[in-house]
Amino acid sequence: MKQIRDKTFVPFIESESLQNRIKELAQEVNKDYAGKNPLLIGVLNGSFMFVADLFKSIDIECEVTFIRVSSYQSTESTGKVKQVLGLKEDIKDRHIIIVEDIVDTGMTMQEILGQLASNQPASIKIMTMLFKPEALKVPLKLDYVGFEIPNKFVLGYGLDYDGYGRNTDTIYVLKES
Ligand SMILES: O=P(O)(O)OC[C@H]1O[C@H](OP(=O)(O)OP(=O)(O)O)[C@H](O)[C@@H]1O
Ligand SMILES: Nc1nc2[nH]cnc2c(=O)[nH]1
Repeated sequence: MKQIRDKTFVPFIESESLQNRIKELAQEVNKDYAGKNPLLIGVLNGSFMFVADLFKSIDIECEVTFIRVSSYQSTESTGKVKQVLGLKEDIKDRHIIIVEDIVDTGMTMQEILGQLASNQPASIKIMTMLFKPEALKVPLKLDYVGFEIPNKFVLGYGLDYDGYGRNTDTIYVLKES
């Protein structure tokens, strides 16, 4: 069990399963992108551990970079607006793989996809370590999924609760009371 602030979490996906699945995903990238010099774009903060482990098992020519997504309240009635920050690379005509730790409602990924697509890359695919199919609110095609999980709050291996709990090699799930 793991206590983070006021919440208790229990182990959900052990490190060995995670690492085995990450190696499989890397093999798929090695096969699908040989000779294509893909650019992996990790979405901070949550994806940093996943990207690091994935990248070590990719053995074709490729590059990696990171973006952030800022969330701020729109002055209009549209609610939250998300903006992609920090992309320095020219992605025109590049093969892009966006790498996330989790796709939940899909709103973050939809926004990233739209903003990156407007820069005319050769292709864009999405990889996520975790996917909650029951939580998805927007149409999204996910190309590489580590694990499909139920609609429950998870933590660890990069994923936080209130900024804490990212620093584990196991993924935990909120304990049901
Ligand atoms: O599919 P969605 O419902 O949009 O949720 C997914 C997003 O939520 C998490 O980020 P978060 O905003 O917690 O930021 P962090 O990565 O810095 O922890 C995660 O890393 C995704 O970016
Ligand atoms: N830590 C964490 N962040 C998320 N962001 C979207 N869904 C989740 C989740 O289940 N856990």
